[in-house]
Amino acid sequence: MAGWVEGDPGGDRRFLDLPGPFPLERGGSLPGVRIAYETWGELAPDGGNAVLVEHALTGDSHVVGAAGPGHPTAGWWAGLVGPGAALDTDRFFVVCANVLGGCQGTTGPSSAAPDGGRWGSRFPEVTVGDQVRAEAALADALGVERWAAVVGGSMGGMRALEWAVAAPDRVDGLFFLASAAVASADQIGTQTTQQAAIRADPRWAGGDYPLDDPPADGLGVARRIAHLTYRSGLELEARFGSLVQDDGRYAVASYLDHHAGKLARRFDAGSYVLLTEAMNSWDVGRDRGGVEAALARVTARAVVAGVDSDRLYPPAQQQRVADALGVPLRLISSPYGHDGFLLESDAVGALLRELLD
Ligand SMILES: N[C@@H](CCO)C(=O)O
Repeated sequence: MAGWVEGDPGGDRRFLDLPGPFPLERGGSLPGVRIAYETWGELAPDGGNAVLVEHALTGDSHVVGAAGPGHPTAGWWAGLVGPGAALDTDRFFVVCANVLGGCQGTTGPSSAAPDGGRWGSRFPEVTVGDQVRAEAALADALGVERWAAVVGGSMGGMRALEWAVAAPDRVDGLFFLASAAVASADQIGTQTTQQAAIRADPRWAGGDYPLDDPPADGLGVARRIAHLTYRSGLELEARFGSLVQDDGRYAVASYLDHHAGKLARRFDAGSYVLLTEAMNSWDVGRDRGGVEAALARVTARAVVAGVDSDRLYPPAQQQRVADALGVPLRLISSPYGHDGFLLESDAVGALLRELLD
């Protein structure tokens, strides 16, 4: 299986270099952090029209636009950002940054360490709180004092919620989609199993593999496991049933093989382990007196939404957040399971417009 390569450093991305040390919640620090980000639209003179979009686990700063240099995939929320779109770039200044620990331009395990070698296993553990503090430095650099909205689904929803709790004076609107306030046993179980698959690949080499010979097989198994949690059993049954293809593979296995290969070509295994660990340790209530006490700090207008067929982030998890924030849970009806947050763009767009209009 071909190995992962980071996109060309060019493309539409820009970079912010934060001088170190950048202290980390779990101890230690990074000697400096590079943040890759993209923007669309113009910041208003009063700075009141900025919207931060938070990507999910294997996403990146490329919310909209074609694949190309610096972007291994086309925009993951195409149709939701642009002139006249829900995130109307004639009105809003839209920002999206690759997450701390990621592999599309922001500092992560595949980046060069100060000694010139790759960080690899030496990269320290990061939390969702650390990731949001890096984004706060980006907001400062962009001149954004307050976000009109912070918007995110899945892992992106965690960062959106952390923003609204950690910096309520900087977040006027919160869009929390298909996510949770604290990791569940089910999520930690599937994510640690995915990590085990990567670590079981002999190429993992304790996290210090050469980038041109990565543990692509282990990452592929991790993606197969993950992808099953991203889709609904009913959808898979309707699409594939027990069909065996001409090549002898079950159609569903062939579909998972395809997604495994695609991810292994576009994503770094070290980032995958690090980011799933940040999701495992996610608890908005840690050191804040619990989830409900933490959510009581939120002052933003909020839209809280979920997907009715999501078996990974079931609606009860969003209901807990909605109840704590005193807003109704908005359920998107979709056969696609968790991936409904990426695929149901009409329904997501309508809810975004509700928040922003
Ligand atoms: N398909 C999404 C699901 C995770 O929320 C991703 O790969 O990031």
